[in-house]
Amino acid sequence: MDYTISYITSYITSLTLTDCLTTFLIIALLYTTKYYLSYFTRSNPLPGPLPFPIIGNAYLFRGDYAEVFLKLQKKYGTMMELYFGPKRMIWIGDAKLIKKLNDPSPKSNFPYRAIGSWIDELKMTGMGMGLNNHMSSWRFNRAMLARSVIVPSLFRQLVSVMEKTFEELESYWIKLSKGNNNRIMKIDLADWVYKYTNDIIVPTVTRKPAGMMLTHYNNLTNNNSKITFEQKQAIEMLGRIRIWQRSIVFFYFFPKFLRHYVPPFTFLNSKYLYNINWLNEYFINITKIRRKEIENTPKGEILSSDILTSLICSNTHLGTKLDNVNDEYGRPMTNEEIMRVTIEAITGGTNPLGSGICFTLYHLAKNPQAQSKVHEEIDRALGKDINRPITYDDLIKLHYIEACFKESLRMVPVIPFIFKASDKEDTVAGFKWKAKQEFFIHNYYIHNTKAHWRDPELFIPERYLNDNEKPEENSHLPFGGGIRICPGRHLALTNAKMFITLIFRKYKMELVDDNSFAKSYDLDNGCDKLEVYLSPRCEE
Ligand code: HEM
Repeated sequence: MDYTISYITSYITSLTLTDCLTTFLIIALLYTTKYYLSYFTRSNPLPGPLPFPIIGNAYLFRGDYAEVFLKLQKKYGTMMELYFGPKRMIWIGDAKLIKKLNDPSPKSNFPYRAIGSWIDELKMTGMGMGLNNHMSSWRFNRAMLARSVIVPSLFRQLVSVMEKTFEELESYWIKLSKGNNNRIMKIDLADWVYKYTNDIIVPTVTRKPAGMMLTHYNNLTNNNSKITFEQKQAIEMLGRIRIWQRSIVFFYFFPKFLRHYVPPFTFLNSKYLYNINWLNEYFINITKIRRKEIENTPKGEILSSDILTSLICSNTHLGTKLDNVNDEYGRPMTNEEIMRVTIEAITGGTNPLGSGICFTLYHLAKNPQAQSKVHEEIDRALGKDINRPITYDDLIKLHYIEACFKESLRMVPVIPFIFKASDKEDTVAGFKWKAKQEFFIHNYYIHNTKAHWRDPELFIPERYLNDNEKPEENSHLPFGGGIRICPGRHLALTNAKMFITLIFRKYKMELVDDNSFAKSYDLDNGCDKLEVYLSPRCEE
């Protein structure tokens, strides 16, 4: 043994630089040959850019990824393949070919997300919904969240909180535009809308205040209005939720070896794990506190309708019981289960919602005719009194505004692609695939192709209102589809309709110039800039 080690050591030390380079080149050549041999003999070859060893097609992914994928799908056709490192992803851009992936029945073969063992490292195995492949706990969590987001009192509470929060938002805008004697305000809405949705979703889910808009105003004006400790914590939590989303991408793409042994990946790995622990502790803590508060609430007193309270009370004597379910689903949720579900609810209600609202405002600012129809609809439904409180029933009548939101999410879906996988071998789009093959439903492409939409480049909200022009099945997927369809879609729609109504009830909106709008892809399609002039409608 000693002899072998000393032989190897003396052999290595005797190597010249040329020997090392030659060895490296031989290994690289062998690896590349093996890589391309398996690439060119793969089953079901589809069009797509040539991948390189180790990096796959990563050399193409620059700038706004969503736009890159859109261009690639246009170039290679409705079925293409892309390599994310060594992983082969099948991208489908045809509504007719994704029927099986979007099967809404409980027997669907595609209820899974393609996730690796990294999910154990995050202590998220079998937790929450979005990344949960354990069907029993996924079903339970989903049913509990779904029930807590349809409570009518939640919507009533939401509508009134949104109205008050909008007043606060307007007060900052007015203060910022003082000295402007023609009363037209120039605002970058992208700056404010995300802060607004954050200030709404945090109390909707946790009953806690957030204070994002106030902090933003303080930063812009060097104002030092007091931010409470609770608000500071909520602001930190929101920042950490975004980091959490980033960490999922990191764990998804970088193998364990790199993350555990190769700097700077090791540093990021620890940073992200620390972040997840922070979030877990924060949510466990507020759940425990809220449980105590609920226990101490005098009998007969009505509890608030936030999602956290509903989740705590569900399947207890204080809440309702899930109907038609066996005992497995008839139990209350644990603190850990509530923690994950509330984190996911906040995630959906912050960035995706903010982006959905910004994109709709952008299209309305760009299309004056559609904006006039929004004004007319609001006046018809609410009358001319701009101070009368808006109710949830009012919102139900606003079909044109709803159509505008749908049409914006068609043109720019916030989540531009959705991934699905099966744990069984199955046939999809006419090809037989092995279990765990990852499929990307490319809704951004499906939403913008002539194969499914008349004049897809035009903003036409009317297409959702005409009986003879209903979207084809699986061609409008801003909230995904099948059994994993977004459980927060009604909440998102109510939020969006309310904000659009609040702003257009009082204002006319115009883009400042041709460069007023900018979007980018960062975990989702987001709005970076939306500069508009707002002028009061009462001056019409
Ligand atoms: C405009 C706003 C929103 C958009 C565009 C959006 C979009 C989506 C999409 C595309 C999916 C994937 C569905 C699929 O796999 O087929 C999803 C899943 C999900 N969304 Fe949303 N969402 C929004 C708002 C919300 C809100 C407000 C909540 C919270 C109440 C929420 C909670 C979730 C959850 C928990 C999942 C995972 C569902 C599962 O895997 O079973 N979303 N969302």
